Parts: sequence; C-alpha cells; structure tokens
Amino acid sequence: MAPDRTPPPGIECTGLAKTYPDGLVAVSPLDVTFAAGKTTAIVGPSGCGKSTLLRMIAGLETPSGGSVDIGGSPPAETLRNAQLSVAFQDPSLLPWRTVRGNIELALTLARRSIVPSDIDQLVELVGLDGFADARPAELSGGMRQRAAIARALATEPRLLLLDEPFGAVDELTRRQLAQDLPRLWEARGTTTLLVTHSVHEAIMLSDRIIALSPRPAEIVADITVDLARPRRPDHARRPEFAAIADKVFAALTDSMAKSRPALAAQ
Ligand SMILES: Nc1ncnc2c1ncn2[C@@H]1O[C@H](COP(=O)(O)OP(=O)(O)OP(=O)(O)O)[C@@H](O)[C@H]1O
Repeated sequence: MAPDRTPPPGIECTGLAKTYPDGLVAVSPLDVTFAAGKTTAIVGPSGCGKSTLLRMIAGLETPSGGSVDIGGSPPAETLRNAQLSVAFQDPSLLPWRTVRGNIELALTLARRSIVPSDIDQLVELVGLDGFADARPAELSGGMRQRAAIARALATEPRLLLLDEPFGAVDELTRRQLAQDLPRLWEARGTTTLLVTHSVHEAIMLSDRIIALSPRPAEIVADITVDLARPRRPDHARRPEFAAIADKVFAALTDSMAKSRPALAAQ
C-alpha cells in the first residue's frame, strides 16, 4: 500500500475525561481541537495527565467520558488504518528483531512496501547509522528511543503522537533531532502531538503549546509559537523565544501555586 496522501486529519476532543478504576481523576472534561498538519506540544507538571490524554487520543486508553474525533473517525479506526503512529517513553521494540527488523515489521503491519534505502535514510536521520542491524539489547536507552522514533516515522503516518520521545537521549542529539524532525513533519504535513517536560524543546518543535494544570489536567495556557522555521538552538537567545518561554512558565507556575498554595508560599 502506498503512503496516504489525503490531507492530514485534525483532532477534536470533546468533554474528554479520564477517571481510573481506583477513583483517581487524571483528566477533567477537556474540550480541545488540534489543527491538521500542525505540531502541538503539551507541557505540564509530572503526573498531571499528559500521557493519559495522549493515550486516549491514540485509542490505547478508554475515556471515562467524552470523545475523540480524528478527521471524522474514532482513534481505533485511525490506528487500524495505519494512519497513526506513536513513540512513547518506553520504546517497546521487539527484542529479537534488529532496528531494521522492527521498522520492517511496522511497515508490514501497515501494509507498506519495504524499501531498504528509505529505512537506511530514517536510521541515519535519527543518528543511528551503523546500528540498523543491532538488536535493542545492544543499544543504549536513548538509542532505543531513537529507533522507536524511526519506526514511528517509517509508515509515514498522518498523525504522530510522541510522549517524551527524547527522554533518554543526550542533549546534543536531542538538539539535532529537534532541528531535523520538524522538517520531515512539515514536508509530509503530519499532524503531530508531542508531550514534553522541556519548554525549550516545546518551543523549538511546535506551532502551538498547551500548558496543563496539575492533576486533573485542565488547559491553563494555549500559546501560538509564531517563530520562523527552521529553528536553531541559537534562536533560544532571541527575545521572542524568551517571551514565549516566559508565558509558558508563568502559566505553569501560576497553576502550581493555585493547586499547592502552601508550597508556593515557601
Ligand atoms: N493505569 C492507571 N491506573 C491508575 N492510575 C493511573 C494509571 N495510569 C496513570 N495513572 C495516574 O494518573 C495520573 C496521571 O498520569 P499520567 O501518566 O497521565 O501523567 P503525566 O502527566 O504523563 O506524568 P509524567 O509527566 O510524570 O509522565 C497519575 O497520578 C498516575 O499515577
């Protein structure tokens, strides 16, 4: 099957909520739309419900309320049609397959043809040249995460969901990925959602940043990142970059203070 060239889908979450069976409310009813073909970064304090939100959008977690609509379809259908790829913190590569073998399996499952030179290019893009034939056990944690990113990109998904995909990746490689990956997403018109703990990374990569409150997650800021592309690490010294970072930090600090006034007073 050839890659899907139809326009990328937008995502509409309506009243989306999650209470886990033990009664823990992870996400309050949330109404949010993610524009087609754009990259949105989601930031928020640890445990606020970011992964839960992403997993519901991916169809990997059942909402306890509300719905997710991806270009007119529910997430399960988007996943089934191989239009959606995920790369999460825990790379979940098959240990008995090489990096190339893991990517080939993703292509086979998505009914895409296997073009070895395309796989080589992707492996190089994520900085794993020379490791295509290594098994996950022979790779560092950061290298496994990058292999998972290459696997997620291989099927040319219309929708890409990334949850802290660079968590274990060293700083220099993160910077390189933050420069190279958006070019690919833009060229393909992928709708991308990225959960990250790094405000700097969010600004480097995204068109829009959504900041969430401490649990249960509520949107406390919705900020457009209207900086020119391609963005480079030295752009972080520009006043317009710093102004966006300030806005995001102010919203996060404010919401933390509201949820934990005693801590904020210290
Ligand atoms: N399967 C589960 N059952 C019960 N509680 C869960 C489950 N998964 C997550 N939680 C809880 O839901 C809350 C939100 O978790 P989630 O992983 O979505 O947060 P997060 O913002 O992604 O955190 P982090 O930034 O630390 O990765 C946390 O309190 C977590 O302990």
